[in-house]
Amino acid sequence: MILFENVTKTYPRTTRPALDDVSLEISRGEFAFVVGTSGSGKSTMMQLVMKEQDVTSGRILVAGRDFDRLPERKVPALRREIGCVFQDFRLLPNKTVFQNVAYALQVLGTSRSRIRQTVPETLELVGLAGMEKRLPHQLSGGEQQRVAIARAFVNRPPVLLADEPTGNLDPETSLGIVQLLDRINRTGTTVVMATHDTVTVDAMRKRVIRLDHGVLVSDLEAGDYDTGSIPRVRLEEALAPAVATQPEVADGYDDGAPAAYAPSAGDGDGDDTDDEAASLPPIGRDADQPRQRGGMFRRRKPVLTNDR
Ligand SMILES: Nc1ncnc2c1ncn2[C@@H]1O[C@H](COP(=O)(O)OP(=O)(O)OP(=O)(O)O)[C@@H](O)[C@H]1O
Repeated sequence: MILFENVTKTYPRTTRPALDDVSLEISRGEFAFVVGTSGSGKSTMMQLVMKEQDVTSGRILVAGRDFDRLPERKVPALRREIGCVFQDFRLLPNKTVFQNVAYALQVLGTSRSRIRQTVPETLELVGLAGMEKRLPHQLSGGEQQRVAIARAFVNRPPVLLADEPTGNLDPETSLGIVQLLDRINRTGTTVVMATHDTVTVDAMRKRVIRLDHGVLVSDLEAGDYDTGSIPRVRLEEALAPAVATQPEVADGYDDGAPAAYAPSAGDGDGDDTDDEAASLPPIGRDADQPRQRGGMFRRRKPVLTNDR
């Protein structure tokens, strides 16, 4: 669904790359957090997926589209397949909740009858039934973010990107927002969320992709925010040895057993993940179940998570 191959992004008039040789794969139906300190490249990654920025080198495929071969005129169609949610909600202040969500369909040319049906359904899904006529300033921050999520999801995009969606919310509200994104993920939409939010990441036990100064330093199946106990394995180190010679490394869990990393076998055709669909686990799988495919790291033993 989302594939980065050796992606480097260096902004004009900067010397250091915002993303530095990043390779990863996020399969259809996955939920992945992207974490890292401020300036580590999270937003840059999101903007590259949206094609709001272009790579300096490397290759990106999203929803079956190879960005190297995507003409400018086809970028709007790509963006229709990617819903976006931001920290600052970005609602239209003079439009009601219903109008804000409906607007996303109107610009796509959706019929009025379809809008009348779909918008209430989506507002119900995000927990805002009965609030259709309110203006954004009459809502709490968490409610405003729910409107933004409804707007991003109302046309049922296959991918939903959320860039710091809980950055302006208190911890309890944040958890509700991430649980809503989880619910959306369970409908089959791939969700990628960039965040600093330790508490929600730890609570969700989802895939955690960590960036540090633009470098992908770890990619955990069902991790928590603080990955200090997990060995950092650079991609080239993980990809270099054959499976038979892979090293065993302590995994930081107190179970006496080592973890070993090996590269995903890949399907060898270098295209997007379509051929993988058949092998994907069912949507809504337990987060503690290891992924069978996807990602450039693959754990060879189930990930054990701490009891909380
Ligand atoms: N438009 C731009 N022009 C130049 N440099 C940029 C631009 N956007 C981001 N950068 C730089 O790229 C690096 C990565 O920034 P990015 O916004 O992707 O990080 P981030 O992890 O999302 O940070 P934050 O959590 O603070 O939003 C930073 O050093 C930043 O200064």
